[in-house]
Amino acid sequence: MLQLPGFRPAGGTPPSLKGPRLDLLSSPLSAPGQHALTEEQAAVLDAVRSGVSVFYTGSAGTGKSVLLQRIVGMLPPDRTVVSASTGVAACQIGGQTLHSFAGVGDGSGGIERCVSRAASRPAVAEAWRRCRHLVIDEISMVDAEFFDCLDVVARTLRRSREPFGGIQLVLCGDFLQLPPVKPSDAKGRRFAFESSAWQRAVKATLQLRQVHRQADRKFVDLLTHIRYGRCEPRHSEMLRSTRRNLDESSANSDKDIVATQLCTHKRQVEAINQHQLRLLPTESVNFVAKDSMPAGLNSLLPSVPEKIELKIGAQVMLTRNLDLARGLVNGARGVVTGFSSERGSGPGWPVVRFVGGHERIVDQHEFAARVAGAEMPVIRRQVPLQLAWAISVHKSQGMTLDACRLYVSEAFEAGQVYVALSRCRSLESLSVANWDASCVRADERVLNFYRQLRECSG
Ligand SMILES: Nc1ncnc2c1ncn2[C@@H]1O[C@H](COP(=O)(O)OP(=O)(O)OP(=O)(O)O)[C@@H](O)[C@H]1O
Repeated sequence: MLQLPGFRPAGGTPPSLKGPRLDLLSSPLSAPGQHALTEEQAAVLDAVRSGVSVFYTGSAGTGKSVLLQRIVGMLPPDRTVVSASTGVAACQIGGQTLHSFAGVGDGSGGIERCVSRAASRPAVAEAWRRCRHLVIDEISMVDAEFFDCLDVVARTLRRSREPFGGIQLVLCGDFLQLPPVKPSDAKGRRFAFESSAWQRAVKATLQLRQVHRQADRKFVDLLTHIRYGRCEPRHSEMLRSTRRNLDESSANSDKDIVATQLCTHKRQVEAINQHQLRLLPTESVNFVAKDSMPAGLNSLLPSVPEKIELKIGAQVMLTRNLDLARGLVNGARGVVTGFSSERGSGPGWPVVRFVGGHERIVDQHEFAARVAGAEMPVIRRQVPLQLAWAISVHKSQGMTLDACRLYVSEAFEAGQVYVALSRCRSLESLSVANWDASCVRADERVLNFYRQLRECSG
């Protein structure tokens, strides 16, 4: 593991990690149903405990999200804001989007406008003042301008000159995966690590090296090359040879559960899912969310639909962890086999048979979003399922999939092909259509950032 307390791209003095230790909740390295943390994961936990602002990174499947959940469980809930750059990621960690916490709208109009927007909303200002630990997942999708803006908002509202007004940051992500969505022009885009706030605030940078998602060394080697934007002829050969992988049967023994298609564009995803749903001869059953407030949850919980239409035979995917021991985790795929009769007079909750054969009723689940300054989170109750004939590469970031077909020849972002390829555990469980090595891209500045990380670690 690379441990770089006080890493500074331009050189600098590593500050000590021996700050005042925090009075944190207990943090067992493993509890029933949880993975035991590896040494390198435990070292990140220690860095967070020391009280300094931490950025930890690592390639796909190194357990960043698993670790983040452990970190969140360790921090005091009343003083901790758990956030992520996207709605999907926020939902996965039971947090809120960074934009919603910050209360600065879309961050447009310059820093002064952002500060006055946040300051004029008492609940937002109070949330900034109460916060001691700010967790940000998928940091690669936060742009530098917004990160600098948050720093000024924090310092102003907290009346402190310290970076982020003295808030401890816990930043998690992989800059070689998806970049910030805005600005859409890749040249005008700056990453969070390029901001001046990052240079001042982040005191410890740690890198996880042990990949848990894939065991096959050849596949891990291929993924490592693609992550750095390189695709050698032998890699193209390996990927082309997957073309017919899932033709004969599905990757699992259950013929009713077909491989998920990963597409680069949302319009392709919607078209495929709706087309496949319409083809099923069975009757539609709609699940309408129950919300704790009359309106506004669609924007607070964008990844939890207000209405989900299902049919017997529909391919679905879990959007929440239900049972780690049985592998029923976010991203687990299955097929709707019926609707239970346990729901009173209605058609009942969906019954889903998952890959591996386990069948269970999937009833509604609480999805919570925190609203800046509000005591209680807002709640949406909905079945934790989405249609899964196809999903977008952007939505798949963070998931582990057991089988997928990739349609990435129209990839338009650096890191997009890497995210798609790294969702599966093995080369045998994926099939790549029309492989074109020119769609593999990594951003030069990100490559440089990681090069410097490596050099700093000796
Ligand atoms: N300490 C561990 N021991 C065993 N398995 C682990 C451990 N940590 C993580 N895993 C497993 O590795 C897989 C990937 O974990 P996780 O999704 O947290 O990785 P990640 O780094 O967040 O990946 P991504 O960057 O793709 O989001 C999961 O199946 C998870 O259960």
